[in-house]
Amino acid sequence: MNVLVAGGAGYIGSHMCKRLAEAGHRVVVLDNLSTGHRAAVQWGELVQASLGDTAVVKDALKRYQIDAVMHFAASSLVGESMKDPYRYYENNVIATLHLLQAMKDVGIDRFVFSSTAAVFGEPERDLIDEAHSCTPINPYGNSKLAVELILDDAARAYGLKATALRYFNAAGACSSGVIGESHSPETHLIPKILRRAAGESIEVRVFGNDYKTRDGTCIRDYVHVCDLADAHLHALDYISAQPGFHRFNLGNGAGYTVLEVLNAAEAIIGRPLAIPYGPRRAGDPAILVASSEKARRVLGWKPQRADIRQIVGDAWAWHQAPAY
Ligand SMILES: NC(=O)c1ccc[n+]([C@@H]2O[C@H](COP(=O)([O-])OP(=O)(O)OC[C@H]3O[C@@H](n4cnc5c(N)ncnc54)[C@H](O)[C@@H]3O)[C@@H](O)[C@H]2O)c1
Ligand SMILES: O=c1ccn([C@@H]2O[C@H](COP(=O)(O)OP(=O)(O)O[C@H]3O[C@H](CO)[C@@H](O)[C@H](O)[C@H]3O)[C@@H](O)[C@H]2O)c(=O)[nH]1
Repeated sequence: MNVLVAGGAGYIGSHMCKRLAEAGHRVVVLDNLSTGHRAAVQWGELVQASLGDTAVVKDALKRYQIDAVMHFAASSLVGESMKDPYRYYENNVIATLHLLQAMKDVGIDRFVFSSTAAVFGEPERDLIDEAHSCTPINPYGNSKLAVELILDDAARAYGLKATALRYFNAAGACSSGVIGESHSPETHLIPKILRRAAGESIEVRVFGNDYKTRDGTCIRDYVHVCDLADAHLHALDYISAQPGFHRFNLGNGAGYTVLEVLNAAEAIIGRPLAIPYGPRRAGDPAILVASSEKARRVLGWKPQRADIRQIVGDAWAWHQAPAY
């Protein structure tokens, strides 16, 4: 297939491009490089434009005879979304609507969307499945849920074949070390720890050690970015055969505490990192773990890299000599 990867110069999108190319698909990246990297575009051409540049987007969809769109492009910092919600609705909802309209005008009907565990809000139970209520607690989660609602309507009205994949905590990097996670500022736990270990003067603290968990620190479901890419391939096959709008939660179904992640990093690096405790970060639920039973059963997805040591080890291979 010819697949347009919106946000393909970013962390998860670039891993998707690699996976698509390996699977024999032709990749075209649409990215405005606002948080992505030119050097991460190694599989297929880059169309440097924003989702809302409708003329350029339509031209690319037609010129490259695109069959399906995978949409990773977004603003995705929870704290920033609290301070500047308009920006989040603009970039995540309105820009996505422009992309969907361009696809409709050109006659493309397959769409795989990057959603997030943030659509659920405060978890009502430890294992979050697709039946869990969706009441986001920040504009970022609201903006992703808004797109899910649009996709549901579009599937009914226009016959869009779409899926929203709600990632839990994306982490790791492709084991070849040629692409990896590089955000500025970096807010995610694993890259922060590893950048500090690689010598950057970056302040890292364990956010809270008084949660009701096995060691007092928050539990998250870290899922390897290459396993996420695999899930997208399954989703693309699935929507090609099953019209409508489908939602899937993507995680390993098991969580690690912040201290367990830190211990894994210290074991891989081979020395203690002396990361101090700090106060809780506002808005962090104690435990967020996915039930991905539906993705396993319906899509046939089986994560291959669930062990935190592999996730952190692959990320470390990247952070020792990041190319960008
Ligand atoms: N990283 C995670 O743990 C995580 C978890 C859940 C969901 N997600 C979602 O996954 C997707 C990818 O996340 P990431 O960590 O790779 O982010 P990223 O910032 O690394 O990548 C996003 C890419 O989209 C591009 N982009 C942003 N707005 C654009 C626009 N209007 N037009 C064109 N390009 C634009 C950026 O330049 C960047 O290359 C996002 O939609 C995010 O919300 C990420
Ligand atoms: O310096 C740090 C950074 C993070 N943490 C903790 O580490 C865990 C993971 O935090 P982080 O890596 O920032 O990810 P999350 O805040 O859990 O958010 C990610 O995972 C969510 C789904 O679980 C997605 O919705 C978000 O888009 C994605 O950024 C949390 O318990 C944080 O409190 C620290 O203790 N110190």
